[in-house]
Amino acid sequence: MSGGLVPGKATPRGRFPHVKVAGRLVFVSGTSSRRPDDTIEGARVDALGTTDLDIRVQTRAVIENIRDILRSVGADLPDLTQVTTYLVSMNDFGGYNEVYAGYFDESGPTRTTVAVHQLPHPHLLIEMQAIAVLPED
Ligand SMILES: N/C(=C\C=C\C(=O)O)C(=O)O
Repeated sequence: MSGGLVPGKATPRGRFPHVKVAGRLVFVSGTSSRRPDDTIEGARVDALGTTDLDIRVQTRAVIENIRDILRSVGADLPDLTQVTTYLVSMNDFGGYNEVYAGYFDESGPTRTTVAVHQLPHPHLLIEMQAIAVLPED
């Protein structure tokens, strides 16, 4: 088995790896739009503390983070077979779906999307976990 922590990605907020490879299967831990410096792409807070959270920006950043994690083990987005998405609100489903469709279509991974009560930071709107199969050499 291989995988582990991927240099240059946000440090997990717990004792788990970004990615685990088991045989040809690649398991990606739940991933957000958090940057390596722990700021969140798609989350802005102004001087008065007003927050502006953007599901489109967050969705794109999550998928790009997953792409980087997959590439660290020799896979890429087209190798995904299954994606599970956690949204904090189904009101964000439309914006999430729009960005998602820029990356994947019906030939892409199977997908399940659910709404959850909370994610590990109040500015996170979305987290995705994924499974891929390593391409043939
Ligand atoms: N995958 C988990 C959290 C991810 C948070 C993040 O990427 O910001 C977990 O706690 O299981």
